[in-house]
Amino acid sequence: MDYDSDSDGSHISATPPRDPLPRRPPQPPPKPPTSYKSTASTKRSSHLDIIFKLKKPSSSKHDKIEPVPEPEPIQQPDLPSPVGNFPFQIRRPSDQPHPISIGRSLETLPAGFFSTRRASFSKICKPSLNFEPETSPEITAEPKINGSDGLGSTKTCNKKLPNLIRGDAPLPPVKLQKRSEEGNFVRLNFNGYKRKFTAKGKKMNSYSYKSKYFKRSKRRVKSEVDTGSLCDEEGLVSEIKLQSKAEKPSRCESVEAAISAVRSAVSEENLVRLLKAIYGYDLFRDGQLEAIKMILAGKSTMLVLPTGAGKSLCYQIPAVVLPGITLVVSPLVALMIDQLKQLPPMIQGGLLSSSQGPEEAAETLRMVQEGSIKVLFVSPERFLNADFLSIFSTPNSTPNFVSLVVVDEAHCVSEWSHNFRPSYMRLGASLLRAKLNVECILAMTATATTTTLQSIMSALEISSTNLIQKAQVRDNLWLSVSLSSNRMKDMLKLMKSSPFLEAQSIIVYCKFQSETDVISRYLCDNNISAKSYHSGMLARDRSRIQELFCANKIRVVIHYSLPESLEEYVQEIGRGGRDGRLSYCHLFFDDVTYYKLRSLMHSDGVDEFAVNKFLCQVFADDTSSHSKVCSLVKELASRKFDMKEEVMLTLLTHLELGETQYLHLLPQLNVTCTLNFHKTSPMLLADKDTAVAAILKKSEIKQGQYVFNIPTVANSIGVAPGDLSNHLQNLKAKGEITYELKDPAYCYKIVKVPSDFCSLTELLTRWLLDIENCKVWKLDAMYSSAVFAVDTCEKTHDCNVAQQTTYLQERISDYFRGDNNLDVLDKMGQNSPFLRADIKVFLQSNSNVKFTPRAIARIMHGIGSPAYPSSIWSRTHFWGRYIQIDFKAVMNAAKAELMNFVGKDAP
Ligand SMILES: Nc1ncnc2c1ncn2[C@@H]1O[C@H](COP(=O)(O)OP(=O)(O)OP(=O)(O)O)[C@@H](O)[C@H]1O
Repeated sequence: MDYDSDSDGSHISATPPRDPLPRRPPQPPPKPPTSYKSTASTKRSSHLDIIFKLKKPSSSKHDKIEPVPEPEPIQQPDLPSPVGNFPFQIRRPSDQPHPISIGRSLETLPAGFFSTRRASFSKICKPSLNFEPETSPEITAEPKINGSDGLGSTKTCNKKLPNLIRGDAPLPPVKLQKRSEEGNFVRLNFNGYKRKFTAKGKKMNSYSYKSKYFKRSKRRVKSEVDTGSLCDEEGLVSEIKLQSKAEKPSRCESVEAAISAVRSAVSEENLVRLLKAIYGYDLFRDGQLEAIKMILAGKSTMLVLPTGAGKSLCYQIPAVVLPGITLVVSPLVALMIDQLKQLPPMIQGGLLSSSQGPEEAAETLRMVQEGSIKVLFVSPERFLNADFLSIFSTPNSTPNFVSLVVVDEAHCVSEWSHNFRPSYMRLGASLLRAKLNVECILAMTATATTTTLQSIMSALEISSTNLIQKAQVRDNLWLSVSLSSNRMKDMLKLMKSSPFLEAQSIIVYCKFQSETDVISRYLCDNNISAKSYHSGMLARDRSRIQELFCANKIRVVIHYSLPESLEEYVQEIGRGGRDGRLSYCHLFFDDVTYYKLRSLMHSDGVDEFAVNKFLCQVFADDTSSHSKVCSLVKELASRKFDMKEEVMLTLLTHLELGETQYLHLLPQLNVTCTLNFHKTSPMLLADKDTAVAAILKKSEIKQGQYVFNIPTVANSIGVAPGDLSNHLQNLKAKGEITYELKDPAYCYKIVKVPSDFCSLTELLTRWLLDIENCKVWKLDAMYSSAVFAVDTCEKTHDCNVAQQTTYLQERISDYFRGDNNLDVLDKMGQNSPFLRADIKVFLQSNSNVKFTPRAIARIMHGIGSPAYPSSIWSRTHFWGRYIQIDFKAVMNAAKAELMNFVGKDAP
């Protein structure tokens, strides 16, 4: 391939020097996609968040971590309504179409409000701490939920715990809670600690870790107290104090008795009694009681509550009441671990994840089979595993039958959500019923538009009468927005002013990994202690920062970049104020970032041409025998079809779960095996071993090593790839061979070869295009909300944060309600006089490279793709040059120029 570079003539451009952003009036609002039929989409994989832990520059006495005495309940003054000016003045240049200026500031919080909560980040990061999940073989098992040994004695202190969040509550002022009332779930964990470790002498594996977590937590707290490295003096140290308090039995109730009462009558009174017994809470929050009652009545339920509103409790209570297992499906291992840790002590939990070793997984499964796990967290990918499913296809009399399936982050089921995951498509009600024999499904999310809700509920067969939906945003979050031409400076200014200055826990969301490092360095240079947190970091470092960041205590959320959708915005601000206390969320946005994101929304898109090539390859194998396993090496195929791996998986999943089943997807495997023989000669071994004989037949010999494809060899001897892998493992154990596996691949069996490739190609392409348009629309809706919030404020005399909060809350609620009248701006240019001429020059200077219109449009928009990576193509003069022109307009221009070009060159 001849790659473009500035030296090959591609610098000759028709374009004049780059200009600032085009001055265009707002375009009429585009309509969201209308043909929402089936379930699936592509997902952008590169969303990056950072967490900056911030500290005031001057080290005050509060920065020192010392053993802290048991906190006295401190009466927090009510927070005044922040109606003052922003600490900075941002005015949009007059030539821009949406004049913005918010010259207001947030009123200062009462002095000392945050002062007792200061922590030093450098201490948090002490290398002596190790918070990685680890195996603690000596840990004893906790009592079973309905055992007589522990439950009766499961006690909670009679403390009143906060119950602040009400979906229907009016706007702030929000009362601040007393310090002694926060972080309560951890206290409960500590209450449970002692009982759990003395209950039974059983060993537990590391992933069934209620007990393990407590042990770890206790060790952690101890070591942190020893080293003075607490994240939050108030938080953890007070937990230690509370532990000893809780050990003294006070007014407590037997959980077992409360469970029995609910089993005999699912009344509000009995459920509140159980709530109190397990969690110590006096009242259910909005939506909780309704959801729990519905589930206990055996009705599949759709639950939409804001982030941090207490959705977990809605499955935890049914889990203790229902006789069988509660299976919770979660999209991320980190989320599963987090939820497992947060289970109250009397609920025995476990998890199965791909990051576990086989022994750990086997141990968890053993516990599942004997019925000692009450809540099991699994990833949706687990549903590809036949062995896993077979465990649950048992009659309801066995201890491991499933009573309830919880689909957490249920928006991932829908391709019209901001975060669709193809593996979630597998969670259709029909499969859950057929394979798990389960009747009741609980789907939970914090962010779903009406369209998303419809697709979730139809996939999971949840009746429209069983929808429980509350406000999407908690009313303890104050929302503000500003347009900024220098975000770094403006953010610094914001952080150095009240109330941001006083907040010790601040999250700053960025869009790009590199941005997180640059900004954290900038803040550190300006005496604000900050750390970046992103997917490029070691998991160990990430989890350390995450644990210590103490999510419940976050008071400020700053968006340094525009989120891609209102769903993403709502999810991210939801990290703040999870303890119910007032938190501030400020969004900086700018047009340059908007254009960049707008381009990125097209990075998953594919064309008919690529879909057709993909289908031909998928069904290319000899299909005479449908029991054969086919494979598609992810990296190779991704480059070949210029398609992201996630998009290929989306297509494969659709081919399995769409209207017609064309294939059956199997778990992914490393399919290329490189093998060496050691003891016996290959020929001799082949005489006694049919697998070895097949390997010799199907291998290529490279530098004396046998290289073969696992499914090909397995097919040739009529065994499953997994069985062949086990056989190789045995030969290795005997010292006969050594081998290495590589090339992760999608594996599948063909069920039916499509009779009409063209119509199937067309159908799939149209579907993917709808998804692409939907993403673009979501970004435009987010951008427009920010612009309008600023405009609204500008038009209002003496604008304040409360007004922006109200505007954004209304806008968010209109968006999620699926209001068709939602005004959405489209700032994109539709043409440029130089576009065609530039494409022509580009094609001439890369005449020996094959392009599709989409590939050219991506380069002109500065987006890399598997076949045209940015590492190579960003060198071209045209890279990102037309970012302000609508992607489709660039594609159309590219198509026209390609036709000209090919026409001219055609013989
Ligand atoms: N009835 C209640 N009274 C007081 N606190 C509660 C109540 N229900 C839940 N909480 C607390 O609220 C906090 C948030 O709950 P939870 O983590 O379940 O929220 P969530 O809705 O699942 O959030 P997310 O969407 O981010 O996962 C927890 O600390 C939990 O203990």
